Amino acid sequence: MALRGTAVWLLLWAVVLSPPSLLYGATLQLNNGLGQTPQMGWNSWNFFGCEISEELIRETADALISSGLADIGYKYVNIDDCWSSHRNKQGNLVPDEETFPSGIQSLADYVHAKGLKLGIYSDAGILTCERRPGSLFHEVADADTFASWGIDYLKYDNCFNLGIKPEVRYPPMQDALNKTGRPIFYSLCEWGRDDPATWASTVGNSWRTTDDIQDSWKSMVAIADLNNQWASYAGPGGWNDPDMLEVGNGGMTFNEYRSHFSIWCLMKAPLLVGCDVRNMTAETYEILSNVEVIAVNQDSLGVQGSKVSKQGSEECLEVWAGPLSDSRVVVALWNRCTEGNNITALWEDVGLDSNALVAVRDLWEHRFLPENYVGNVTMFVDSHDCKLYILVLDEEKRKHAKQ
Ligand SMILES: OC[C@H]1O[C@H](OC[C@H]2O[C@H](O[C@]3(CO)O[C@H](CO)[C@@H](O)[C@@H]3O)[C@H](O)[C@@H](O)[C@@H]2O)[C@H](O)[C@@H](O)[C@H]1O
Repeated sequence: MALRGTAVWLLLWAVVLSPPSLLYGATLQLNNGLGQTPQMGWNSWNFFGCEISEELIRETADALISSGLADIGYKYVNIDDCWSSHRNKQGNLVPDEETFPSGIQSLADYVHAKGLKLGIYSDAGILTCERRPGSLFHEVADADTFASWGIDYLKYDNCFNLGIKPEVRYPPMQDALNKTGRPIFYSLCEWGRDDPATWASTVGNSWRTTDDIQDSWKSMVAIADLNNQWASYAGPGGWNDPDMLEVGNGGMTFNEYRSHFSIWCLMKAPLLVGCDVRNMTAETYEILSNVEVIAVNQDSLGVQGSKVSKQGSEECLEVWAGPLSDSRVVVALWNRCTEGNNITALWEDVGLDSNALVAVRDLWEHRFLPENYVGNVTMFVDSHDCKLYILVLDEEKRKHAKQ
């Protein structure tokens, strides 16, 4: 009897002293093999919020195919918050019967038949931000449900989290997803609260570094700067996530959206379209479908580019740069000032030898500049616009490149 009492006390102490992730049995190892390049697709939240339905998801999948966006890499069709209503008697999540009457598995079948992938949303708290059931303490049941439906991607949010640290709440879902045996991209959305870049690469395939983006120049610029500080932590398998694209939602000009897309691609951010792809303007399509800019984002080297210099009296003329495969360098000349101006990229700032002779490919004009450059390149950039170039060192490579 005394022995049994001691054993009970020892067990209780072990429970009290163990980190909760160990109690959950998390392996702290990401082994899904996904995210070798940043994820590309569409997400319902930025434009539709809670106004979602199975028709919308099907029509969006159709539009991704018919527009050609799917062919150039936008494969994930991601349902955000508001798809679920409650847990059933067995404790499993139930899709909203009014908006998703056919269930999620039928949507997965639908998008898979088109060669696309289906993403879903839950929350590492007791409720989602829109007060649907959360997955905290239900990780295994919910991961099993998602896998049984054929889900390919989970965005995992941060509301109603009981004050438990993200480092404790996010690994159990990773472990549960791993155990399903289905490769499910794991997108952490803890809004950068606990500097996830420093710990999340062993947990998920991407991690939000900031609060939500808004469809405005001010928000987009602020978020780019916040995400920039974590550049060295990104790489194949795990990416900083400065939130989804606002391109096409109406709150910014063409130049501003072009800047947004250029910098997100240079920063190796997830490219999750956040507009209504069934009704895109030609301008929106032109930005989202620029395959040369997308190739920067999807480059096999997987290095996040960063801000390398600030110029002008207000320091709002910026150069961002990063290395690409085959010794190439991507350079953005980003004018954040209210007037057009010249911006100069110095070779020494972008990681090139100052004597290097360089061919310059303009990724928005789709042409090489007529001359080669040594030491620097200076270009006039309109207010709030962004030039995006690839610098090619080797003349031979240029001969083989697209003209
Ligand atoms: O419900 C789906 C969304 O859930 C997250 O966003 C939650 C809310 O985020 C914003 O609110 C605040 C303050 O601006 O930002 C923090 C998170 O970024 C949160 O603490 C604050 O409440 C938005 O203003 C609000 O509209 C969102 O509901 C998630 O980040 C989103 O991507 C959606 O998935």
